[in-house]
Amino acid sequence: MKIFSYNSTGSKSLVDYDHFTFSGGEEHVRFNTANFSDSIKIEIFERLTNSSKMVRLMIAVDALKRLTDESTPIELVIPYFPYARQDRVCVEGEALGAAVMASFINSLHFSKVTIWDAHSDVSPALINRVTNVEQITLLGRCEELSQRLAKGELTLISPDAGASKKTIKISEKFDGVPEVIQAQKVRNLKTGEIIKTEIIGNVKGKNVLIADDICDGGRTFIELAKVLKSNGAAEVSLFITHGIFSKGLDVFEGLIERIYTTDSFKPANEFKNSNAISLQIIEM
Ligand SMILES: O=P(O)(O)OC[C@H]1O[C@@H](O)[C@H](O)[C@@H]1O
Repeated sequence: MKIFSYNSTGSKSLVDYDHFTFSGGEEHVRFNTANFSDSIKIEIFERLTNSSKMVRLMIAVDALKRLTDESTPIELVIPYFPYARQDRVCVEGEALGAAVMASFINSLHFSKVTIWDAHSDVSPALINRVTNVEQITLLGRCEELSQRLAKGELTLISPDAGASKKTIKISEKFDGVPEVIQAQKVRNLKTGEIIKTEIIGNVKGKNVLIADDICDGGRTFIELAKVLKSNGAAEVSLFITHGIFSKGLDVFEGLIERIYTTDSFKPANEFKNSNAISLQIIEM
């Protein structure tokens, strides 16, 4: 978690603070009062990727509110919004994780919350005072990808219905130059297993770019890349905002040649490289 303090001249400084986890598992955070004497705004940046970080955030916000004037705005930047994929109750007996997480964030009363490339419209609708930085904006920060798309070197593949609107937006940003081909995946709602993947269009001899919000274990993209390759696609690239890659990159060997992602889920030095795949991390 990084904390920034803004002063009246508009300058921003990184605030140093003490934190540790007690041996019993409880979180501790302590700020130095002097760091906030001229603070007019506070910004918290966190990759909110596990439960301890959520508790640490709560504790930090409470400490900050006790230290600063009530009117001092506290803004939160959480590029990866956790539980966003649990945006509907698929099977009776499950929780609506996205709503649980949104009410946790709302309970901390931030003056602004920034997230990146929300999984669906559900999280932005549930979080108060939220700004969702769109995938197309993040893509614009990768010059190589932008140039390849502008030159029409890549055909865009939308991996499922959920990604369709966003993929069309990418094509429109480049004046409709990149062709868009829709893919469909069918999941077993109980197990999450992908039963079928198909593409609607011709990819023979084309260099394709699959664009999506999250790559977790990668099953979606492995199955899709198999179908693309067997339909004659030349080079397969993947552009993912939130690169979790919980099963590493080697699982894509022979199927995906290039991966582009941001550092929203983990910092660049925590990615494990694969010799067979070119990985480009768009650092924000
Ligand atoms: O197939 P893995 O990588 O596990 O999961 C990622 C996919 O699952 C969806 O929620 C994401 O939008 C993406 O399409």
